[in-house]
Amino acid sequence: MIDESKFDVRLELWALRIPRELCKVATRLLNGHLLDKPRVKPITEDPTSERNRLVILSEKVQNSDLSDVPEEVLDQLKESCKIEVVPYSLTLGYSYWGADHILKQILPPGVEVPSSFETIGHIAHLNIHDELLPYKDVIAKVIYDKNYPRIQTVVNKIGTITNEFRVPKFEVLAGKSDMVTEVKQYGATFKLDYSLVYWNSRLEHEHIHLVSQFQSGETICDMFAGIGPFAIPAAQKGCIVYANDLNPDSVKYLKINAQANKVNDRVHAYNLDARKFVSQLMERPDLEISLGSDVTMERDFNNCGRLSDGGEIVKESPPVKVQLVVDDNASDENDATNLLAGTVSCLPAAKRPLDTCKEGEMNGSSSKRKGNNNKRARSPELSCRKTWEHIDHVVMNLPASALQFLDAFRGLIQRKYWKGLAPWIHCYCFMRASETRETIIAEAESALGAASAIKDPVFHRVRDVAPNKAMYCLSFRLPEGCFKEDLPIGIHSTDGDS
Ligand SMILES: C[S@@+](CC[C@H](N)C(=O)[O-])C[C@H]1O[C@@H](n2cnc3c(N)ncnc32)[C@H](O)[C@@H]1O
Repeated sequence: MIDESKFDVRLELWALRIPRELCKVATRLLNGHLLDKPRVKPITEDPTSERNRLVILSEKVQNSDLSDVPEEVLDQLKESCKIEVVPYSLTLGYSYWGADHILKQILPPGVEVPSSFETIGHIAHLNIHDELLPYKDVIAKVIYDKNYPRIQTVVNKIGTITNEFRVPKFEVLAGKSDMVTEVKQYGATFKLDYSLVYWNSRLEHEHIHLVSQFQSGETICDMFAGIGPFAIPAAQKGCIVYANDLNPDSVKYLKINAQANKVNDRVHAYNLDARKFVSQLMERPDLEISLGSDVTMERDFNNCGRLSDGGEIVKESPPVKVQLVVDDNASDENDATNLLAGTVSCLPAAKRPLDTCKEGEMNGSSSKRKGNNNKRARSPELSCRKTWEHIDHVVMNLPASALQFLDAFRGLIQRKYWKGLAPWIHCYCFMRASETRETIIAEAESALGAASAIKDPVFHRVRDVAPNKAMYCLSFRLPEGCFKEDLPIGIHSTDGDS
C-alpha cells in the first residue's frame, strides 16, 4: 500500500578511513564535523578491512581535500595516523523517517498532519477529520509502522458518542483487532476493553488530583466510576470506595482492576443507575437488622437487580426490605453479584461509629506503607461503614449531565442519622463560552432543590475539550438544605422513594 522507496533520500558524503583503535580520538577531534542525524551512528564498519572503521563526515564537508575542516584539526589527526578520505553514500529510507515527515509527503499540502494520537495500552486512538478520511488507511499504517511494537492496534473514532455509556464506536485501521488492553497510571494497572467501556487517558492528572484530596480511611462514593480510575487509587490510598457504573462491562473491569491492584476488599462495585445507587447507599434503610453473623438476608432493590453471568441485570423477587449492612468480607468474590443479587450478609452493625475507624487501626496505615497494598492484614473495621451515617466524598464524573444528577441528593440524608460534616460533592461539568461559574452554580442549586444554596463552591478547570468548551470540576459541601428534615414540603429526591 505504501511504496516505501519513494521516501528514500540519498546522501553523498565523505568519510575518513582510520584504524579502529583511533575511533575515540578521531570522534573527539572531529567534534562538530561528523554526520549528525538522529539514529545514525557516524562511525561504521569498513567493508574492506576488519581493522579499520569509517568516520562519516557531516554534509557540510563537501570536498575530498577536507578544506571545510579546520587545518589544526586535520594536523592533530595526521599526527595519530595516515588519513584516507573515501566517498560514502548513505540512504535514509522509510524506516528512518518519522511519521510526521512521511505523512507530510503523502497528504495534500496545507492539511494538519494527524501524527499525534491518544495511547491506551497497545492501542492508538485517532480522530481523523472528514477531509482526511480518504487517507485513513495510509495514516494508520504509517502510525502503526512508526510506533510498533509499542502500538499494535490503530483505531479511528466513528461519528460522535451518542450512547449513555460514553463509549465511542471505533474502526480498526491497522494492526490486530484486539481492543482489550492494559494501562498504567500512577502505580495502578487498569485492564479494559476499549470498545466496551469509557476510558480517557487525558484525565490521568485529574484522577490523581482529586484523589490527592482524599484522606486514608475516608468513605468515597463514585457514582459514575467507569473501570475505576478514581476508585482504585482512592482505595490504594486507604479509602473505602463504593463505586458504581451503569455499564455492566465497566463494572466487570472495575472488579477485575480492584482485584489486580489488590484493593478488592476496599472497592465495592455496583451496576445501577446513579440516582438509584446513591439513594440505596445513603438513605437509611427502613428496618435495621443486626444479626451478628453472616446470615443471608434479602433486600428490596426495587427495580435494580443482580448481574447475570451474561452481564444483564436480573430483577429479583420477592422483595423484602431490610437494612443493608454491606458484606465487605464477600467483596473478594463479587460485590455487585452479592449485593445486586439481593442477597447480602448482615454483618454485625458497626460496633464503633465510623469516625472511630481510623487509618492506623484500619489497615496499618496504608498510605505510609511501602510497596504493595495487599500486604496489610484484612481488618474487621472494613465492615463498619454505614453509608447513611457518613460519606466523605462523592465523585460525579459524567460531565455532560452530572449537574442534573444532583437532584438525587434532595432529601436523601437524614440529619438524625448523619454523623459529622455533609459530604463533599465533586461534580464534573462542561462550561461553554456562553456560560459562567454563576450559571453552573445556579444549575446545581436548582437540581439540589430551591432551599439549597451552595456555600463556598470551588471550581477547578480540568481541560479544554473544544475551542469554546472546557471541563470543570465543581466541588462543594452538600448544602444543609438538602437534608431530609430541611427540605421544603413537597420536594423529594427523584428516585430515592421508590
Ligand atoms: C465520563 S465516564 C467517567 C468514568 C470514570 N469516572 C473515568 O473517569 O474514567 C461516565 C461514566 O458514567 C457511566 N454512566 C452513564 N450514565 C450513568 C447513569 N445513569 N448511572 C450510572 N452510571 C452512568 C458511563 O457508563 C461511564 O462509564
